[in-house]
Amino acid sequence: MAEAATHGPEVAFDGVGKAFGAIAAVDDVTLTIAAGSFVALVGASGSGKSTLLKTINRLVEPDRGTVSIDRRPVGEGPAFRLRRRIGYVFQNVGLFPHMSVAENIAIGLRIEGRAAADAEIAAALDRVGLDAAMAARMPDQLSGGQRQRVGVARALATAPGLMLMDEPFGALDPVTRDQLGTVYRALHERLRLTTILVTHDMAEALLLADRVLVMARGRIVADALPADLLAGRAGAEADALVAVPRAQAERLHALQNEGAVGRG
Ligand SMILES: Nc1ncnc2c1ncn2[C@@H]1O[C@H](COP(=O)(O)OP(=O)(O)OP(=O)(O)O)[C@@H](O)[C@H]1O
Repeated sequence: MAEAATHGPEVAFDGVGKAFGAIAAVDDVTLTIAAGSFVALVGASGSGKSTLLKTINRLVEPDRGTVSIDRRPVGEGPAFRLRRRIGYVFQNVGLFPHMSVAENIAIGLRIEGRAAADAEIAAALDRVGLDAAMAARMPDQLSGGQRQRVGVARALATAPGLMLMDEPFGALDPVTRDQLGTVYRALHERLRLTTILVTHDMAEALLLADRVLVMARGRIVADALPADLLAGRAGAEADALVAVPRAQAERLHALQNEGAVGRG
């Protein structure tokens, strides 16, 4: 579980398409995600975000096009070898219920034939803000937020470089969600990862990512910096998604001013 040694790879999509029957879930996506960047993938339900993400670790095999990691097609070689280099965290993270937290975190290393020392487990827990005493607990003895933290620790245990996160904080209360997002962003920096985060939450995307991709009908309809999105410079479809957090922020601000006037 070496720190700092990892450096996230570049990820590139070239003409990637995937249909399920008549539905074009992903429709001719071409783009490059720079090494070490934090990219959010947002869009309405059913727009193709999860399908696109899963073409990277081959949980979905595209019908057309190529996905490459550091310029090597992901289709080269066996999928299990590819997945060793990729951390994957999703909603309700799927910890093995019959294994302790420590065993869950060590599972990736065990598959590689390595044992994890207690100190390594403690360090993995510490990274995600959990006490070393959690190592002995079973998943059903954890809160939802703690389980997601363990899921992140497990995904990072093999020093993967690339992290794919599919609504990782989606089922959590807003405070825990915000905390965990901040904790994760710091880890992304410290471990110099490449992170691709699928989220419904535009505010989360704007606050965490360096670059936001908006999907609609299987296509990328906007590709922008958070500041450009907020300023309404990323087109109508992106603006419709930004309108919600922007209006909320404005209403909260107005409420705060009213309160200040009322008290004054
Ligand atoms: N295994 C599958 N079989 C059939 N259709 C699928 C399958 N996976 C996804 N789809 C369809 O492909 C489209 C894109 O789905 P996808 O899960 O990628 O969207 P999404 O943007 O991630 O949605 P959500 O935000 O609701 O998770 C949807 O119409 C979905 O119903």
